[in-house]
Amino acid sequence: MTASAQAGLEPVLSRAAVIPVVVIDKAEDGVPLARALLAGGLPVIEITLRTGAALEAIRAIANEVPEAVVGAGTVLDGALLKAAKEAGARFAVSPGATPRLLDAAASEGVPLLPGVGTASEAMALIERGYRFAKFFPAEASGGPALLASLASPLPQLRFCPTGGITHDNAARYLKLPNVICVGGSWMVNRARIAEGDWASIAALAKAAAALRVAG
Ligand SMILES: O=C[C@H](O)COP(=O)(O)O
Ligand SMILES: CC(=O)C(=O)O
Repeated sequence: MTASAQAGLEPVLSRAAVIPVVVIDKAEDGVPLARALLAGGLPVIEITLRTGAALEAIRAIANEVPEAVVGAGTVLDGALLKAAKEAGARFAVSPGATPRLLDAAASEGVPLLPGVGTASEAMALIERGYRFAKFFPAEASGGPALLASLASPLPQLRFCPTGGITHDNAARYLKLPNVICVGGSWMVNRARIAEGDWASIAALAKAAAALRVAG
């Protein structure tokens, strides 16, 4: 049982309809980006550990934008989980769920949202006491139809579908009983971040934040 691996995660996933999934090239963009997302109504932000700037951006957001809830994505192993926690990440996300990562998450003390794409993978998480999973890559793995099919046999697990979600298809996921939020990069386009186009990012965030209400 690894309930501690997800302690405190439910309020984070419930905060907003959408978690922006960010690839960041310059650490100094982290704080203005977080402020733009917050202004648009998206307080929960996943900074993927795919770039050299990511950990520093997480540290800066954690220190300078305390109203935001910053987490680390692309956490592939225990070392990255530890580094994310030390940088101030309040949650961690992974595209998959290896036994070694899950073992590390049981003791690291930062809640983990691991990825699954099939019923067997979901069952493996349930065996370890998990209640929340990322459904990744959502569109390529079967989309809302697959998730809807899992809701009846596996009601214990709720999902944050990510991968191929857009402003136009997000509502089809958000209306499912086993979806707690969705993740996506459509409001945090890499080029817009590089340009510092915070106004556009805030406007896209605002539209995304309204998705749950709009259904
Ligand atoms: O790698 C994918 C991220 O999790 C977000 O996916 P996306 O860019 O399709 O929204
Ligand atoms: C894709 C994904 O789940 C991640 O980068 O964390």
